[in-house]
Amino acid sequence: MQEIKVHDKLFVPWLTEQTITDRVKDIAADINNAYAGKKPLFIGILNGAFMFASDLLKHITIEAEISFIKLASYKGMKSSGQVVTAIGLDVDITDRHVIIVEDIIDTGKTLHQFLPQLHNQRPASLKTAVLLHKPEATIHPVDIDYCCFSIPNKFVVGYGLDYNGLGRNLPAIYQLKD
Ligand SMILES: O=P(O)(O)OC[C@H]1O[C@H](OP(=O)(O)OP(=O)(O)O)[C@H](O)[C@@H]1O
Ligand SMILES: Nc1nc2[nH]cnc2c(=O)[nH]1
Repeated sequence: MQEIKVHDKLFVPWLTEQTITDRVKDIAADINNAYAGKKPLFIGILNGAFMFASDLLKHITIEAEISFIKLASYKGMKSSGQVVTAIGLDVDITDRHVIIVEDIIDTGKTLHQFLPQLHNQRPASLKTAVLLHKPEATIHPVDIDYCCFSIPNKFVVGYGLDYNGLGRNLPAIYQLKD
């Protein structure tokens, strides 16, 4: 893999497509075991989680449903501090086993704000499946139940994650070059 340019910034390869695929399959197997007979409802957080949610669900072999919501707070490489619900939830989660599917937990602000709203709707259980976690950056605590990769506190693109709208279609993950 070679370094790439997105807008004005250079990014270096960080996680290959194969590495991601292998780990996503492992997480799917863990979920299949834990949720057998429970018909979980996956909720993907758009935009960033579209690719992770799609690949994860291909390896879910138990009965399951998926829906999406759209939350956004980032502008370029910085959190705006404001988490906006651009598209809300269209399913009743009361008494459902819910698994949130998120691409990245950075400061933790997005899920820290959003999870209590879901708890209020009294799901039977509420867990999180997260592709990337930046432990050094997380200042708002979030319980992560299924985590694919812990990564350093550097901006990343690819596999659903963008830099100012570009890079989401890359099948691998790249890290901002020093
Ligand atoms: O832990 P945090 O610091 O809150 O950051 C994580 C959030 O940032 C990204 O969303 P973004 O606002 O960039 O929207 P997007 O998913 O449409 O790219 C990502 O998809 C997470 O939802
Ligand atoms: N693309 C991208 N979006 C993010 N949102 C929060 N952290 C990140 C990151 O490192 N990269």
